[in-house]
Order: sequence, then structure tokens, then C-alpha cells
Amino acid sequence: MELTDEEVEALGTRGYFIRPAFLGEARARAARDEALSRVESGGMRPAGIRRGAEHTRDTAVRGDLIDWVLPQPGTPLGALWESFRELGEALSSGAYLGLGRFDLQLACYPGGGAHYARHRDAFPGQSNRRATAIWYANAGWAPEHGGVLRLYPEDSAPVDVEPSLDRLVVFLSERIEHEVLPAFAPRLALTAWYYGRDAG
Ligand SMILES: O=C(O)CCC(=O)C(=O)O
Ligand SMILES: [Fe+2]
Repeated sequence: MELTDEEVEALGTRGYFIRPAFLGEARARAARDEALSRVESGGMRPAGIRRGAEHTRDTAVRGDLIDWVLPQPGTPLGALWESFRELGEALSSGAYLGLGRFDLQLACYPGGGAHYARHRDAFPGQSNRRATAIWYANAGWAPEHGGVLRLYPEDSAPVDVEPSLDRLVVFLSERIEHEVLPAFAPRLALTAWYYGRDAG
């Protein structure tokens, strides 16, 4: 996998890029089906908003259910995990980000106005998260479903990203504030957080 010149340029100047189709229709639908059946099997847990002792649940800040996705060769989500691994390598070689390992999380906003308040994924000195990549798994997403990802680039107006099937958004974790606007239909996303190579 390689980044396009436009993607490298956008990441450097604006701090993010959007790729309209990451896996292609057939692989995207298979990954979506597997993600959906994991959600329906009931194993997801409410997301917390801080680490360690300060860990709390607060649906006024964050209303999603989450689970981690591990490498699982031979399954559609395993293939997606592999594509995220290749994306990390492409970000390192194409955009010189020096990325190492990543965590991959499945998140479901159940609808009913669930959202995630404006935040950054990393703060200088507190975390080694360098890049965030989010892949959306929502077939037939419509404007009335809400749930757009709103990015706040430092030097320009906010940018809204519809969470439609197979769309990928990549941004620099320390640089881009973002929020999930209230979702009125179940909203599935897989998010990879890439750590610096020097991270423990
Ligand atoms: O699902 C999204 O669009 C963003 C979720 C998010 O910001 C996060 O989990 O940190
Ligand atoms: Fe985030």
C-alpha cells in the first residue's frame, strides 16, 4: 500500500486526509458483516473516558460501545487489521511518521443521539499516539442519521466526514481536535491508533 502524493501533502499541511474507498466493495461488506455480528453478539462494553484510576463512564461525553480487534488471520476483520498494518507502514515510509505498533478498536454508537464530545486523541507528553486512522462500516448512511465526524483543522474551517461504508480518515493524533456529532442510527467504526516507534 502507498499513500498518494495528495494524501502526503494533505497530512503535512492540513493534518489529515480522507480516502473515499479503503478496501473495495466486497471486502468492505464482509468486514462490516463481521463487525455487525460482533456487536449483535453482545460482547461490547461502554467506553470509558480516561485511563487508570480516573477511568469513568459518562455518556454525556462519549456514548459508544467498544471492543478491541486483534490479528485474526482468515477473517474479514483480520484482513482489515492487515490493511491497517500496511497503512501504518505507508504512513511511515511515505509521510515519515516513524510509526510502530497500533491498537485497533471496534466502536458502535447505538443511535439515540450517542456522540463523542470534542477532544484530541493524544496530548504532547501524555501519550505516544501519533496517528489516528478511522474506517467506517455503515452501508446506506443518510444525512438524517447524523453521526458525522467533525474535524477541527488548526488553520481552517471545520470539516465534516460522513461515516459511510469503506471511507477512511487519517489524522495526526496530537494536532487535530474532532468530535462525533449525535448519531440517530447505529454507527460502526474501526479506529487504529498508531504509536511512535520509540513508544513502550
Ligand atoms: O468514530 C469516529 O469517527 C471518531 C471516534 C473518536 O474520536 C475516538 O474514538 O477517539
Ligand atoms: Fe478521537
